[in-house]
Amino acid sequence: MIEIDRVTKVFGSAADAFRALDTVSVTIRQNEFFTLLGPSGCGKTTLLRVIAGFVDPTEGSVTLEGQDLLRLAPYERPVNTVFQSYALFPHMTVAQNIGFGLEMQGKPGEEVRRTVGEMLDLVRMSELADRRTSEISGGQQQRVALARALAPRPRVLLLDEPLSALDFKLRKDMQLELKRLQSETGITFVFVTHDQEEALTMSDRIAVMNAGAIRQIGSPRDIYDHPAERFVADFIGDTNFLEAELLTVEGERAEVRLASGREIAARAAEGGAGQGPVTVAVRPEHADLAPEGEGLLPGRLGDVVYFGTDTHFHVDLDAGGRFVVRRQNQPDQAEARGRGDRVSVRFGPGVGQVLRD
Ligand SMILES: Nc1ncnc2c1ncn2[C@@H]1O[C@H](COP(=O)(O)OP(=O)(O)OP(=O)(O)O)[C@@H](O)[C@H]1O
Repeated sequence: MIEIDRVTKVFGSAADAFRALDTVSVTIRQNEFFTLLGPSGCGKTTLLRVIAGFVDPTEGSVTLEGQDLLRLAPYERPVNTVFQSYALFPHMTVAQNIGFGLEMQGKPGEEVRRTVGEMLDLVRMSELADRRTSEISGGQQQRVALARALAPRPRVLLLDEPLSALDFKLRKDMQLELKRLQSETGITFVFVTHDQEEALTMSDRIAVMNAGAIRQIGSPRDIYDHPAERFVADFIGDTNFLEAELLTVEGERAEVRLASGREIAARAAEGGAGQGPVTVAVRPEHADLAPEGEGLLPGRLGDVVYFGTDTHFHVDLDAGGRFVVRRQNQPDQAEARGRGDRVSVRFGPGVGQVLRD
């Protein structure tokens, strides 16, 4: 639906030029909840602003269903933005805020009233329609901002960290709410966040960005289970990195030799190299502890940290480095192992992901 093709944005002039986006290409599908995820300063907001029309790219093209978006002024684009700072009018009521854009467009009064009513229902704010927005909570303001952006029925809704001002509990509720709104309206959502958990729980697909470039695009499960490179594996979730020797690659299947000397099947990175030293990533919850002599990586147990839902076992590997195993807790389960015990780390064939770098 949205085709972003080799978009580059350079801010400043020759002497202090800064490349905020570097040949970024991505296709966003219709009705998709698409998330741009990355650390602060990686270019997420700039890319969103290119789609909205607030930033002109230095090079590249952006089309929406084949139409050249770059030739259209921001207000001519079938796109609306929800900002982090809701930007509501405090002296107006909830209903007036939601209807404001429609009135500016010159829509007839009856149509404005009907749409505002539908939007109030959609965001579950009908009871507060006549309150001023200065007299409602942060979460409620967020709903009004969403309703106002959805009211003109844009083809695409751009959301720039819209939940970051909310407290933890409210943010969790609004994550589900946003997901519901997206599937009920069928509008394509492009969502910007630096919060990996938010991205994993809400998105159909995620583009992970770093330093002005997209490093990997995939479903949350793809990105989490099969990170292609160290940056992605490190940025999303917790990961153990193991030095290994790549022996063979056949399609997605790789054979690697671990530092302990054991040879195991791992998953190859797309476009990965042939042979030689590589890094293998293993998620802490994808590994387990085995008695000494049985697993893949022998070592000695260090810290054992209880987190309520799970326990983290820190293993100092004989081959060097530390490996964290995470195990989900069961009620009243006593932990037999303790610091200093000899153990071994084990994980199944194909669990280790060979990284591209
Ligand atoms: N108008 C501008 N002039 C110069 N540099 C800019 C401008 N806008 C953004 N930048 C720079 O471009 C880089 C990317 O900024 P952007 O706002 O896209 O990052 P971001 O990934 O959204 O980060 P955050 O999560 O902190 O908002 C940053 O280093 C920023 O300082």
